[in-house]
Amino acid sequence: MITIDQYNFQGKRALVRVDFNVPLNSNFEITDDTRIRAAVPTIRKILNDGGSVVLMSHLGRPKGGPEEKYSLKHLLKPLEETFQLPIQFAPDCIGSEAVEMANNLQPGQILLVENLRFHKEEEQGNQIFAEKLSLLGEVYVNDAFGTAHRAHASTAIVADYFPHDKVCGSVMQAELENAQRVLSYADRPYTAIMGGAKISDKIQVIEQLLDRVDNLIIGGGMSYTFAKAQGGTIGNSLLEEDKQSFTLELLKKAEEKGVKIYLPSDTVIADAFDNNANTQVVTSGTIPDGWMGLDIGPDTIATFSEVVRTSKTILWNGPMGVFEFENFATGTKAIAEAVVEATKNGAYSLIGGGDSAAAVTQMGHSHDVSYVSTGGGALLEYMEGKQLPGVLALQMEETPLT
Ligand SMILES: Nc1ncnc2c1ncn2[C@@H]1O[C@H](COP(=O)(O)OP(=O)(O)OP(=O)(O)O)[C@@H](O)[C@H]1O
Ligand SMILES: O=C(O)[C@H](O)COP(=O)(O)O
Repeated sequence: MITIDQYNFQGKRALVRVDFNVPLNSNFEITDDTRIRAAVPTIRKILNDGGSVVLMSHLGRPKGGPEEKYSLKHLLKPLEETFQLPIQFAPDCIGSEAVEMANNLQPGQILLVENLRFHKEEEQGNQIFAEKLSLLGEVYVNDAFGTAHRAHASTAIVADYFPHDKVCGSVMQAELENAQRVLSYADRPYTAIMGGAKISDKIQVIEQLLDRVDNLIIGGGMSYTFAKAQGGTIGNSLLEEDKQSFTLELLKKAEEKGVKIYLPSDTVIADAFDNNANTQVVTSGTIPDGWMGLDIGPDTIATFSEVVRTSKTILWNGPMGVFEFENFATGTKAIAEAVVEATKNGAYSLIGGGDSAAAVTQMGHSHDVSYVSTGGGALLEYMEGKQLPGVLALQMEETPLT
């Protein structure tokens, strides 16, 4: 695989696949620019070498045609502020106008093209569409780790048109190196913290983790299905009815493999899904009707924090509660603080997943942990041991897989 430092972009027009799938508010303002900031080193390297840059990305999940709210033009101004440069915008990612604008780029200039997913062919991995995209550049750079688990035209297929000039961007490289750190050579004890809304999204990764970790902490919405399966009452808390038997099997497997599982012992419950709802703290599995669990309780925080603080490798995916509501962010904040403390004491900590990464960033801790991944699904699939199409496409035929 050719890394960004190994390639000289002087006089070259680079077609760069970035993951600018960033959250926007109703005024089309970016609410978390982590993915944009992450892509800066790759873009700067190309410009500093004397190359020009054509940026392509998806935003959201449009239905295969243009949708105003998913237009990449909303990112134009923030990008210009980031690079302190005027940036050109092509209203379609393929076609003669985009190709002409790309051909006219001078060294040091950037062109952003419209949302790739405004063409259904992008997600279909369509060859003809990929070929049209390939006309925009002389060298292909993939820096979109967050989308590397998709075999889409711009993330995988287009690479075929650049057999000798396909380059791994610096975000992609850093993500792979950091993921390897927990996949292949983790110091022990190794603790995985899984939270967030749904077990179903994370079943495979949780199963894989049982072969790797010493401790598995389960919090957030997914923990209530465990509590129910163990015979508890969970009121109106999140439940995945059909995943109850999985949770019991998982507990059995963990025991067989000698992995310690930590589930919440108490929980903060609310009488409505609202920041200002009435609250109580109850023992897990004793939630009355009409109430729902929205955060882990104080005893759980103490236990989880202690496990985290004494770990040497930490992988965290998914918040401990509905952290978007200030009154139910306590558990997530406490765990973030424990991860920071462990990191200060020499542990290696990798935070993955859009919401957990946002939680850590909002708390101002993004520099106090070892690495905050820009990937959600992509990181989880990599952790499951799957080959990511976006990474495979960058392999050169004659070099072994890294
Ligand atoms: N007890 C709970 N009840 C309801 N929702 C919860 C609860 N705990 C956490 N959540 C919600 O889970 C969501 C995050 O889950 P999610 O699985 O998407 O995590 P993530 O870190 O974004 O990972 P990924 O990006 O891989 O999906 C948040 O919106 C949060 O409010
Ligand atoms: O946000 C993400 O996880 C990536 O940008 C991929 O987006 P997708 O799940 O819509 O393919």
